[in-house]
Amino acid sequence: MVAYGDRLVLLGASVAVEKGEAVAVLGANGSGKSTLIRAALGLVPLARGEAALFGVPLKKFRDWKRVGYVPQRLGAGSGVPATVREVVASGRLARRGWAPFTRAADRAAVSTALDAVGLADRANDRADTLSGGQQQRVLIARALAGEPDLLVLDEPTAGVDASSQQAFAGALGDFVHNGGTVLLVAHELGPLAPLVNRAVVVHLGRIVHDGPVPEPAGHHADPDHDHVHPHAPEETPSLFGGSA
Ligand SMILES: Nc1ncnc2c1ncn2[C@@H]1O[C@H](COP(=O)(O)OP(=O)(O)OP(=O)(O)O)[C@@H](O)[C@H]1O
Repeated sequence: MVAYGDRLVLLGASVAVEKGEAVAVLGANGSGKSTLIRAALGLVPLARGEAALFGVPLKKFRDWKRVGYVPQRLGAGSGVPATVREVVASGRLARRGWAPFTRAADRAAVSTALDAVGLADRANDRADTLSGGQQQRVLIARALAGEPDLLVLDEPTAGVDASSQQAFAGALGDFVHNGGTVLLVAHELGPLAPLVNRAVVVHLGRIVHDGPVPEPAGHHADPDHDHVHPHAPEETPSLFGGSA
């Protein structure tokens, strides 16, 4: 359960994501999708319930380099004139530990991430001169550069042009193909549809569907819809598991 002040926005929500899954959280505006993934990462407190990452309760979880998080959108004009490469390189910080300078492995991971999102040719440009869709790809590259096992993305394709969406879908497909796990919030899956193998639909703070990706007709968001699929019994610790 999650409340903002005295307003409940997530109740009775229980989700477990297994290794190798690509799970989309779908639902209408304000239904609680972002709140669900932010609660999963401990970014908003749970009023009741529990969350765990890689089988470790959130309160004890320390291995944040295993998690890449891409928030909804780049903060509007921070004024910091960082280049695309610098922003992406910041995704290596959790991996670097106390190493005082960038190692070859860091540089290689940054280059690979820039290639993956198709922005290698913009590496030395100021990030704030890129389009919204390109900036979204910079954030995704930053998360990829950290070589996480679990990638959590909040509406990664919102406001992103078609070619950026395709580039992003390709990068995410490679990530999943290489054994990565994805939990993402989306309004519409678009080019991401082929790589998503499970959908969790949130409506008014409750999970009303958990299973195959529903048809885009939107009827799952209907309050009368009770197409709820129970989870299969868990055999291994979930990468993310929680109920709130
Ligand atoms: N920090 C906050 N403080 C107060 N209320 C909040 C906060 N964040 C979200 N809310 C409210 O909680 C509800 C759920 O918001 P949330 O962002 O989880 O929805 P969402 O499904 O992700 O929506 P969208 O698709 O529009 O991003 C909304 O009514 C929203 O106004």
